Amino acid sequence: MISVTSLRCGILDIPHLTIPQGITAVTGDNGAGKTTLLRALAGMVLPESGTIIIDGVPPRECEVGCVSEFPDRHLIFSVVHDEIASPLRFAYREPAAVAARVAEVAGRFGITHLLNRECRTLSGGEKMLVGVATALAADPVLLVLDEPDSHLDPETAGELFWKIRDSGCPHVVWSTHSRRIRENADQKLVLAHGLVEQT
Ligand SMILES: Nc1ncnc2c1ncn2[C@@H]1O[C@H](COP(=O)(O)OP(=O)(O)OP(=O)(O)O)[C@@H](O)[C@H]1O
Repeated sequence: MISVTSLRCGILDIPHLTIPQGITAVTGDNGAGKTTLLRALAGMVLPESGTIIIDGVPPRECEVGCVSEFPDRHLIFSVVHDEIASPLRFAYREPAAVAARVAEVAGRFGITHLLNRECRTLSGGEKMLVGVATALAADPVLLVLDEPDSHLDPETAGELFWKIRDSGCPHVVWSTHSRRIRENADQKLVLAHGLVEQT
């Protein structure tokens, strides 16, 4: 469970929020605070006050995978294989285990044929799939996705939803403008001017 208490972070003012495990769709108008919430949950920004606890620990003490709205910003390595391997290599996993896990996540997201490509040559949608595979490679407890579907055709976005659901990641917080993804999500959060409504 994700527990948010007395959170003040930029535009966000959330007295109390609990998010059970599953896929949580976050929607709201432009500027409502979706990205700010995702960044706070991921530990990328520290709140001015309040606490966030993810399955018993703060965000910066657990494995979190992030995919930003702009895929070019989160691809660091030249070649796709190295990009997906990076969180595992940073965690000093054995090379054989890294190779096996890269093959597994690439297969899951249908990007095995891209493994030897240079990231800069990929389409926006391909970059997004590589970003999701990279974010999930190290088995995060939380995956935050900032509008990944805005780069994907509806069919690929729909498939991505079920592949992420099957990944076993306990918490997925997904900012989206897609009605279909919102309808399929386990929980829905609607943000309006930094205030949150949960359904
Ligand atoms: N670093 C920052 N400094 C000052 N204001 C910020 C900063 N980051 C975000 N904001 C402001 O906080 C508000 C919420 O921004 P945020 O990016 O979280 O909204 P959003 O719901 O993700 O919007 P969009 O759908 O347009 O991407 C906006 O008014 C934005 O201008």
